[in-house]
Amino acid sequence: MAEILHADLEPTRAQLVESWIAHQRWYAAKGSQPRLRLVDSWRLDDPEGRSGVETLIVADGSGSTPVHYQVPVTYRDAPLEGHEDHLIGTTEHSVLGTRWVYDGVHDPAYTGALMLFVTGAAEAQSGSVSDTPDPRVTSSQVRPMRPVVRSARVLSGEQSNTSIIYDATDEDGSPAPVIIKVFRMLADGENPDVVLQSALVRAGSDRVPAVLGSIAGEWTTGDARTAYGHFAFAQEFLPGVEDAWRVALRAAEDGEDFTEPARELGAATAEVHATLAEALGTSETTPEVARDLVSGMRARYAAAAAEAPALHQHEDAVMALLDASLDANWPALQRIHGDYHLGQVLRSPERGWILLDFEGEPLRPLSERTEPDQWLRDIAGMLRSFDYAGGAVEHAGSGSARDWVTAAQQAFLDGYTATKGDDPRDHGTLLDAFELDKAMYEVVYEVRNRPSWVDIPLAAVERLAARTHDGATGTPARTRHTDKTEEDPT
Ligand SMILES: Nc1ncnc2c1ncn2[C@@H]1O[C@H](COP(=O)(O)OP(=O)(O)O)[C@@H](O)[C@H]1O
Ligand SMILES: O=P(O)(O)O[C@H]1O[C@H](CO)[C@@H](O[C@H]2O[C@H](CO)[C@@H](O)[C@H](O)[C@H]2O)[C@H](O)[C@H]1O
Repeated sequence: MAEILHADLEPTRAQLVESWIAHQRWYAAKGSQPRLRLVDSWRLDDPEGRSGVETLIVADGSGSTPVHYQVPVTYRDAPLEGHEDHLIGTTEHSVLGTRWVYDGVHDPAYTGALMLFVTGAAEAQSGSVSDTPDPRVTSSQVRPMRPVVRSARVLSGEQSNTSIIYDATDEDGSPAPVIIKVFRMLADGENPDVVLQSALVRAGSDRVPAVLGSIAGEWTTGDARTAYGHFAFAQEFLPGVEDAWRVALRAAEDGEDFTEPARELGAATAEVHATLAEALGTSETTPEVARDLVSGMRARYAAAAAEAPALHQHEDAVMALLDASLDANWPALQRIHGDYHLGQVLRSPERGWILLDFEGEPLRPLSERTEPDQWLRDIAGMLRSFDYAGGAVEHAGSGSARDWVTAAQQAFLDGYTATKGDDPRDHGTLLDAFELDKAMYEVVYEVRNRPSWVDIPLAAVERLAARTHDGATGTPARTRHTDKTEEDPT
């Protein structure tokens, strides 16, 4: 239990984090000057009893609406050796003197405390009252487990959140590595990554890693309201596996046939869609819902064209495709992955393709990401990802990868069809509309995060637009179309 001394800090916690947050990969408002307010906090007990461990919730007012971030920090009375890169800063505590404040995800005091909390062996403590639990923040367990942690490290790479990998053993001493994803941007509502993967595991699916548990809770938003959402998610970690992006990219670079793995990926995708439909239900896509989905696509086009004016030249084709999609035969709605691409899938030598990160597109509001959606969106996402692998190879100047891309895409669709019994190519107009929509999202994502890659989705828009102009929606190999518009060309 922690004693909390009511004292002054100079600089304050918000000031310290404000000067650090802009350089973090997960800070969304890149390029703008952060304006942080500390709106809430809760604590954990350091298992060693030496450091302060606090999760700060800060509201960033640099944009038009405040964005909330979770920032776990540790307070130490001396520098932590070897952790110079993870020091947020130092502050003068009016009672205790100088405090060294670290990015908690890199500090064993926080990572140890987090594991105890998520597995149900500890509880959250109040951020403002000594020795008092904070009942607003709780953990829940799917697979009861008490891992013994040997060490922890942060996963490096381009990520929207921060994942901590634990080298751990189970009660019998067998290796049982764990990954805890700490959600950075907080939103009011349940996180689809937790909800969907937990539902899949409870339904007996092994297409996702086993789930240990999650942490969720309420926080005050700073404007006299409260919000409720997930803070962290713990799963089995599959060590030594590569993600499908790396596997596919290598194959594309070497011009190696990728049709068999792509077919298996299609089958795994169909299996997950079927389990999600069974576990969480389906509903009819009414004409109103279809209109809303297409309006969303129009809005995405407008937003993308505002950031990449080159898109304006395709406006007629984009609008023609979206108009045609309104008359199509829309499949039922269900929960889907939502941001499906090769980087979200792992290749396990024992289990085959394993799907990850069901959070949906990070640039989309949570209220949209928790709604049932069209499974064709996931299919379109993966088709775009094969195109990205080809685009990355072409970027590197290794010649055209178009044949590789088409072969992988068709094999993926074949694998999906064989398992699902519903061929995405039978929804050619809709599939093109969802591909175009994904490419619009990618244009915005690339402009903001990797401007030198923006030509990959721009080229895809051009191809889809040319196809629409030619009146040939659906790739040449997408031969069977039962979309209403295509059955009746008059
Ligand atoms: N359970 C796991 N086992 C092995 N690797 C994982 C696991 N979960 C995530 N990873 C690795 O971490 C990366 C990022 O995970 P992801 O869930 O996509 O995080 P983010 O939401 O931050 O993008 C994945 O691409 C994968 O390489
Ligand atoms: O994995 P995240 O949830 O952070 O997804 C975001 O970043 C992805 C890039 O890391 C981005 O994916 C785009 O680039 C991929 C290659 O790096 C490619 O395979 C995807 O098809 C393409 O969309 C994703 O869109 C974004 O939401």
